Amino acid sequence: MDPEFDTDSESDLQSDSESDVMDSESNMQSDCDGPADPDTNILWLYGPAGAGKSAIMQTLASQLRDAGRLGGAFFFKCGHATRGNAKTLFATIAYQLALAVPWLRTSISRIVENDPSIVVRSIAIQIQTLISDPCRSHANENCDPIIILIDGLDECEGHEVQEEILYAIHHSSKHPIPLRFIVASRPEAHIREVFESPVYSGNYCSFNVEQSFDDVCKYLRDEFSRIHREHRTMTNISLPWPPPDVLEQLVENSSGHFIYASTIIKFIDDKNYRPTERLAVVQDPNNSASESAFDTLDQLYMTILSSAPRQSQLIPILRNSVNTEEPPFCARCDVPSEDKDNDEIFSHHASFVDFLNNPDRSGSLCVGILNNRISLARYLLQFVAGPLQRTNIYTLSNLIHFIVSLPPSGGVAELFPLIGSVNTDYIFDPFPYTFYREKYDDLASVISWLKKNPSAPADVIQLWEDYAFMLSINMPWFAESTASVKHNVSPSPELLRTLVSMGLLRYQLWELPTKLDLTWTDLMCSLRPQFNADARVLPVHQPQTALPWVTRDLALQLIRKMVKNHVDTNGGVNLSACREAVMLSNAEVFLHGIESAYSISQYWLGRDISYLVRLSPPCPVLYRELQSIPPSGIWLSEPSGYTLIHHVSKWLESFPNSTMELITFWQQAMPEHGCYHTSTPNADYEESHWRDCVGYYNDTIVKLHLPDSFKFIL
Ligand SMILES: Nc1ncnc2c1ncn2[C@@H]1O[C@H](COP(=O)(O)OP(=O)(O)OP(=O)(O)O)[C@@H](O)[C@H]1O
Repeated sequence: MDPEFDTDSESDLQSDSESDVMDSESNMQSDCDGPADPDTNILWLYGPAGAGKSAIMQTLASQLRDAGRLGGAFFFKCGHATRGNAKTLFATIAYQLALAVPWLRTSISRIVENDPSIVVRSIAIQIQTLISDPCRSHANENCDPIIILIDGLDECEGHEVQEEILYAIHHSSKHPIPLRFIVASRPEAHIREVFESPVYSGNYCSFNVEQSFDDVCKYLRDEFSRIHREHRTMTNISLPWPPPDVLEQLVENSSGHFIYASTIIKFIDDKNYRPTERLAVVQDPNNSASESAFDTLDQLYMTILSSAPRQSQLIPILRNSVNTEEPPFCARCDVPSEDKDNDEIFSHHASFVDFLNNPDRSGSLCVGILNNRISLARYLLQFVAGPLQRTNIYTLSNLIHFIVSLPPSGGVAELFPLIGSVNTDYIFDPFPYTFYREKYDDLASVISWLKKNPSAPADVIQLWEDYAFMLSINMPWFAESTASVKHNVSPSPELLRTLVSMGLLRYQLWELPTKLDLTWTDLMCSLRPQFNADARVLPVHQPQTALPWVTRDLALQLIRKMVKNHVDTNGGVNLSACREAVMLSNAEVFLHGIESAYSISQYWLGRDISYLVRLSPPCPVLYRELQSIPPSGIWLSEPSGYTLIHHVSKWLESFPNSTMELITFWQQAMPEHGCYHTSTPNADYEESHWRDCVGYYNDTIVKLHLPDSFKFIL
C-alpha cells in the first residue's frame, strides 16, 4: 500500500503564496460558521471551485506533519485511477496512521495481517475496523488529537459514495476517539444535505472559504514583482508594474478567488513571451489570444458544465442568468433553490460571464451564439404561453427587448407561432408596467421586428397590431405616439362595446374580462369579426345607429350583474360571494375590508348603469330590468341611488308616454338615516360629470382617428 498523498502539489505550496494560505487558515481557526462544539470531531471546509480549499488543505497537511499531528491525508482527484474513488480511502489513511502514530502501528498491522481482505471491504467496515477500533483503546489517554484530512470529497466518484463516507466518519466518531477529521469540498447540494441532516446537526463545524480580495491583491502584487525581477525583458519597465489601476482591475476580475489570479500569473510568467504583452492580452477578454490566457480556467468551467445533469436546460439557464444586459426573466428558470429567499442565479466569478460570451473560449456552450439565444427565446415564449404567474416573471418587457435583439434570419422563424401564442394575460397585465406608454412601445417594437422578417406570418403581425390598438384605446391621450401602429379594424357592435367600456365608463383594459364577463379571445375577436361567424360587421356609417343599442345591451348586462351580486350575497350579507368585491378588497389597500369593497363595486355598477341608460333608446325591456334591481341594492351605496334617479329620470323623459313610477318607487325605498340625507343631491354635478364622460368618449374616437359615426350625439 502506497500512501496516496500529493507530495508534488504540496511542495508547490512552499512558496511566496504560503503566507496567504496561512492567513486563511488562521482565520479559519477563529471564524468557523456557527458555535464551535469542543466535542465535535468533524470540520467541513467548503467553497466554490477554485476558491483555494485544496491549497489550504495542503498547507495544513504540511504544518500538521511538522507538528507531529497529521494522522493522514487523502486528496481526491476526479477521474484518477486510485484517487478518483473511495475504494482505498480508509485503507490508505489507516496505513498513513500506522506510519505516523507509533501507538497505532502494532494494532493496525495486526488487523491487516489477520484479515488482508479488510482493505477491499465496505467503507463503513474499513473505517470501523482499521481506524475507529484501534483508536478507541487510546481514547482516554491524555494526548492531542490526531488530524485526518480528506480533500475534494465532491471529486470522489458517485454522490452516494460521498454521502456514505460522511455517514461512516460520523458513525466512527460515536464513541470517543482521539481523531479529528477535516473534510473539504464544494458546497454541493447532496453534501450539504448530509451535513444538515438530523444525524449530523450539531455534530460538526464548518468553514466557508470565501472570496478574499485582500489576499488575492497581495498574491498578485508579490507575483508581479517576482516576474519583474526574473524576466530579462522587464529591465526597462518602470515600477510599479503593473500600474495600481491595472492591478486593482485584475483583483476585481478575480472576484476574490485564487483560481483566476493563479491562472493569469502562469500565463504572464511564460519565459517565451514579454510579460507586458501577455498582460495586455489578459486585460482584453475579447482578444482571440485570451483563449490561451484562460486555458486552465476554461478547462475547469468546461468540466463543471459538461457534468451538469440536464444539458438541454443548461444553455437557456446560463443564457438567462449571464445576459449582460437585462436578463429576460430575472434568471428565474424554475431553478430549485436551497435558499428560498434567494433563488436567483448569479455568477460566482466575473470571468465566467466572459467565458460564456466568448465563442472561442466556450464553444458550443457560448451563450452569445444565435442558436443558443433562439433556444432561450423559445423556452421563455413557451413559458409566457402558459397561465400568468406574476411571482415568476421579472417583466415581459425584458423578454420583448431580448426577442427584438435577435437579428432577422431564417433561424427565428420557429419563434413566430410562439409569439402568436403569448397568453393575453401577460400582454395586458398592468404589473409591473408603470406606464402604458412603455408597454405600447414594446408592442410596437415586436410588430416592427416581425415586419423586418419576411417570413413572419401576417396573422401574427395582425394579432400584435390588435394588441397595440387595444392598448391605444386605453391611452387615447398618447394618440400621436400610438399612431405608429396601423389599426384598420372592422367596426362591429363588439368593438363599440369595448370603446364604450373604456371611453365612457373608463374601464382599464386589464379589467374588461372581469367587468364584462368575457375572455380575451372574445375581446380580440371583436376587432376582427370575420374570425367570428356570428358577429356582424357594421357598415362604416352605421355605428351611430348601432351605438344606442350597444349601450342598452351593456346596461342590461350590468343590471343583471348588480342583481346577481345582490342575490349571491344574500342581500349584502355574505359578501365573499361577490367575486368583484373580493378582488377589489384584495387589490385596494385603502379600502377597509370587504364591506367597503362591496359597497364601492355596487356603487360603480349603479353609476355605470345610469350613464348607459341615459344613452339608450326608449326600451321597455330595459325598463323592466331596471325594475328588477332590489331597491335596497340601489341604496346600499347612497350616491348610486341619487345617480340612478337623476339619469333614469332624464331617460324616462324621452319616452313617448313617460312615467315616473319607478323613480317614486326608488325614492320611497331611500333609507332614513343615510349620510346623504344631510346634503341635497347635486343634479348639476351629476349632469356635468356625465357630460364629461361622454365628451371623453367622443375625444377618444377623434384621437383614435375613428369615423365620426362612432361618436355620441347629445
Ligand atoms: N493562497 C493562495 N495563494 C496562491 N495561489 C493559490 C492560493 N489558493 C489557491 N491558489 C491557487 O488557485 C488555484 C485554485 O485553488 P484550489 O485548487 O486550492 O481551489 P479549490 O477550492 O480546491 O478548487 P476546486 O473546488 O476546483 O478543487 C490553484 O491553482 C491554486 O494553486
